[in-house]
Parts: sequence; C-alpha cells; structure tokens
Amino acid sequence: MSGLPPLRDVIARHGLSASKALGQNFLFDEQLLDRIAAVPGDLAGRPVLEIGPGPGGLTRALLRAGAKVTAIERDARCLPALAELEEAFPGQLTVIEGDALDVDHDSLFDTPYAVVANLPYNVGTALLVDWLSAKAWPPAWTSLTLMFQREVADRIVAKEGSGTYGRLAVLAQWRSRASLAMKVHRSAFTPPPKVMSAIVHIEPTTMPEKVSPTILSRLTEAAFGQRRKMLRQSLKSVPGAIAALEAIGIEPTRRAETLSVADYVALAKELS
Ligand SMILES: C[S@@+](CC[C@H](N)C(=O)[O-])C[C@H]1O[C@@H](n2cnc3c(N)ncnc32)[C@H](O)[C@@H]1O
Repeated sequence: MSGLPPLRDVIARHGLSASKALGQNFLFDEQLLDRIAAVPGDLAGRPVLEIGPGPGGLTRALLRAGAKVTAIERDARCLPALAELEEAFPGQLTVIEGDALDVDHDSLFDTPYAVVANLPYNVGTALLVDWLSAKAWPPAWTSLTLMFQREVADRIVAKEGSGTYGRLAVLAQWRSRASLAMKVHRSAFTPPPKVMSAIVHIEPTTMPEKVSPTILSRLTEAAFGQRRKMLRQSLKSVPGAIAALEAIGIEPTRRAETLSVADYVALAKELS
C-alpha cells in the first residue's frame, strides 16, 4: 500500500538489527509478502493470528489484504514499528508482546481464525504440534500458513515410502490436509539463513471416527522410533498392536514408513 515507508527504512529508523537468538530473518520483498498473505485465500474482514511479526513485513501484507490481525511478538524492540502499522490501518491490528508459546491463542478470538507466521524453526515446530493436537476438532483455527526450513516442510507433507515420512507427517495429515504452498529462496531473507525455506498450508478435514489421538500418537512414536525395524518388533511395546495389524491385514514384517496415514488411522481405530 502506498504511504508506508520501505521496510529497510523502518528497520534502520528503529535500529532493528536482526537478533540471532530470536531467530530473526526478515523478509523485505513486498510482492513476495503479498503472495504469502494470499495463500490462505481471501482474508478481507477475517481474523488472523500472526506470530512473530518482527518489523511487520508480513503484517503489512495481511493488513493490505483486509485481515483483522492479532500479532504476538516477543521482541519489544519491534513494538514502535508495529505501532506505526496500527496507526496506518486503524482498527485492524492488535499487537501483544509476549512469547507465543505461553499465550492461549483461542482466548484471543471470538470466532475461528487463520494463522499465518514466519517463525524461527524450533518455535514453529512446537507451535505446529500444539495446533495439530487441539482437543476440539475442527479446531478454533481455520488454516495454518507457516514458513519452515525446507527440510521440515518436506517432513510435514511427506507421503509414505519417502525418507522424510514420519510422525510429523501422520500428525499433520490424519485429520488435516497439508500442502507445500511455496518455496522461498534463502536470499529472500535478511540476513539469509543457511538453508532454503518453504511455506506449508494446512487445513483441518473431518476427524476419523472412533480414533483415539493418544493411541495414534503412541503407535507412531513406537513405529518410527525404530523405523528400520519390522513392525512386529517396533510395535511390541504397544499392547495389542501386533494382533491389530493382523486383524486389518497389514503384514507385521513391514516397516513403519511403508504404512500410509490411512493405515495408521485404521490401526489406531482397531486399538481405540
Ligand atoms: C523469522 S523472523 C520473521 C519476522 C517477520 N514476520 C518477517 O517475515 O520478516 C521471526 C520473528 O519471530 C519472533 N519470535 C521469535 N520467537 C518468538 C516467540 N516465542 N513468540 C513470539 N515471537 C517470537 C522474532 O522476534 C522475530 O520477529
């Protein structure tokens, strides 16, 4: 949008040197930021939770798209730059200073909300696991649009048979649809990180009936914990699992990564 100063100027004016400890790699390319903000679909008038707005590059793009953004940022140095955005888009932005891992996100919204974030790797994965483990399904979030290291993005969307397929793929796909929305080159960030990135987009689907999330989690933990072993060995620690394999016609000589997400769901259902 016209009227906003270039992001590089905002950073210089507020002295926002990127902090390595906070995993800060900023995006300045406003066209790229607009493309990321378009991934969740039309955001006009919709509530959005943004984690880690930093100097506000992605925040601007979300505001331009008409979203009503609630943003949680840990680095107090960024707040003056974000306050300028609050002024430029009256009534559209609320900023909360704090650690996103400590905030109850659902309590910030009265209606379902989309999540959009460019986060440091470890925080992003921890939050992703929390969002995907929501007790109520469908959850309060309508979609997750998240930047990850390319290798983590691959693990989230992986299909059976691939080397990156594991617990994270099953968790992200058993009651959601997860797709790789966009690859982002490391040179798009300032400073550039060592590795490539990608945006993953996740939407909840119908939760399979009569499947205990706890049992599903226990199964994938045991199976992928010893992914090179045959299931008859790796699943020994889960009571009833070997019999359940046979009951649904899965050869116990197979290995964890050969079972599809649907196979794990069927197995968990048999045990639930
Ligand atoms: C990779 S930078 C992205 C900044 C900006 N969204 C962009 O795309 O240019 C990550 C941001 O997350 C913030 N951050 C890191 N850990 C956080 C946490 N636990 N809770 C909230 N924000 C966090 C950092 O301070 C930083 O502003």
